[in-house]
Amino acid sequence: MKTSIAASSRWAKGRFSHFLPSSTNEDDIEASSTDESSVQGKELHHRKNHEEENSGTRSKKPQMSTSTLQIETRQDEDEDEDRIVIKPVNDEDDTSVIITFNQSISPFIITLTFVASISGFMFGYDTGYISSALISIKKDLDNKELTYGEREIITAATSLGALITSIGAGTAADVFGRRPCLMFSNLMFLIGAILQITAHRFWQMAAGRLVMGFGVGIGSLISPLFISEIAPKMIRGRLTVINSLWLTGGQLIAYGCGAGLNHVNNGWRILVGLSLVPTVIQFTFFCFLPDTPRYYVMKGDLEKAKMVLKRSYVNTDDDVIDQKVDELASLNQSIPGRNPIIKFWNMVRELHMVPSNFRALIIGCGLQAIQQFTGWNSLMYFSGTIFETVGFENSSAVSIIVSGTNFIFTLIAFFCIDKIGRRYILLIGLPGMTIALVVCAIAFHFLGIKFSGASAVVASTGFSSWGIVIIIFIIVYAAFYALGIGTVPWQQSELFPQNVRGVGTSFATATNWAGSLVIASTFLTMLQNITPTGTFAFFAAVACLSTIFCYFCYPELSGLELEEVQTILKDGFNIKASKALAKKRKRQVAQGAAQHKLKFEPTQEIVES
Ligand SMILES: O[C@H]1[C@H](O)[C@@H](O)[C@H](O)[C@@H](O)[C@H]1O
Repeated sequence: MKTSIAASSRWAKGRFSHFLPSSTNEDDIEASSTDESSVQGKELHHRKNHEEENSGTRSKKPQMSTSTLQIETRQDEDEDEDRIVIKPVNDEDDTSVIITFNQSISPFIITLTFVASISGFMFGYDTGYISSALISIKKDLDNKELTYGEREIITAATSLGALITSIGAGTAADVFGRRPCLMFSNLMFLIGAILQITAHRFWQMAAGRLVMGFGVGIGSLISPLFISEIAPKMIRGRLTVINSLWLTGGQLIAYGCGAGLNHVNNGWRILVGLSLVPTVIQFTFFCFLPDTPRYYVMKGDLEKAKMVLKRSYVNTDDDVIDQKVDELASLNQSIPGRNPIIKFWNMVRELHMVPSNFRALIIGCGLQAIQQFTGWNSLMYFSGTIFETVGFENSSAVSIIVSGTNFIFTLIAFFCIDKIGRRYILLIGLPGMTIALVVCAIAFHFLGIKFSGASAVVASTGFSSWGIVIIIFIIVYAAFYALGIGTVPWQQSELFPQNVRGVGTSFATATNWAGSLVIASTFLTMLQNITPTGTFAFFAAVACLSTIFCYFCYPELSGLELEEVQTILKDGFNIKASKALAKKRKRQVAQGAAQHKLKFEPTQEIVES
């Protein structure tokens, strides 16, 4: 097999549009929505050089290589022997690479990452505490036990709120800034928590959860975006997993507090009240911290952008900082539009009409949908209820073990996501989940649960061996989930090129919340109507089909340059080529690190044969 991929001229056009007079940009978008000819790519390259010579504006930038990329693989030879010729175009990461290899991560970046990822913590805590709260609310609302339907509404309200805000959060972040949006989310957390703490009626509780969801939706999108914008490229992936670690850590702490407050009168109100602590911390910190350099560049405030970069990369020359700002400024012009709405529309068009972008969208939304429809959050939200049903009295304590497993295996993913690779980690995780879910489905069958009204009746009382099998395999399922599909979808920003990243990640995040909403609002009804066996068998079937989806559609992206990802996705999902390329990149990084070759060397042309 021989795969040849010419660089997306469309993409190249986006990359280099800053070299063209701005008035032509909009026309270019119109004219070339589907035309991908390499001739055009060459033309652009030529035009770029011509402009560059004339303007001389980018003389400090490390030399750019050609815009034509080629990957060739030969199946008949050993994979290691595959011939790969790739000539990546340098992008904004040149300076990041120079910066990253020449100094350690600064306390300022650590502080920004820490403060931004508090949103991840709140995402986790607020979605996590509901499991125990549903158990301990008892008759505190409307003086009666909550029905299954009411439990679902209270739980799903947060997902609904998050879905609503996640759709617009990407654009709001571009218009108002990342920091103000995160501070606005703090306000939503505050109002939502107060509504819940003071609730004596079911509807007030549901409204409080909805408002809190507005905050969760904003935070879930902007926190990883904020981190990826301030993180040096070489550790961007890992810093993004830190957000997931906070998230799963937040869920674990929520379960821990829930277990502790289980038998305290109105303990659930304290549980909600505790969520105010991180909110207030994040808000206070953000009063003194800046926004991301990219946002300042978008607003034309280049001085502020330089100031943030200087604080982020303390030992870096002013020249390099200027160069970085220059690069960010040029990227910022790649999608035209006189106002945010036109710009948004153009981005949506670009996202759907450029084949590589559209494939990225399929993968991004696909993985987020898989994450939700394989059922994890039904355990997150209702594990208390499930474990009570199976016969465990202190069900919150069992839930801690499950969310603890989620946290520990996210930590393991943090260390091995780049080493094993995203694709392999998914192809290990999803089949593992399938098997665990099938065993749970069988165990539920033998446990013989029946639902009548708002409660579940189990054939045998107390602990039973089938109950124990269920707990063990739910833990196994949690481990495989956290390792792969729980973590990988949040790496979504690497799928999209800079110019459509905001909308692309917004759509993927909205898919996540739409899935979460469906699961939260139907899970208990599913248990009642198609039995726990049917419900778990359904999740197992989804996990099995998802394995097939990932096998055919998810290329290996570990270690690849952003523009290489675009190249891989240009004329198909190119799994084979991606695997070969990722392998080469890994080897190069290892060799480069061993020989200190990468010092002061940006990502210049790499040609292998
Ligand atoms: O990645 C996270 C994580 O896996 C959480 O445990 C889960 O509750 C979220 O829905 C998911 O997005």
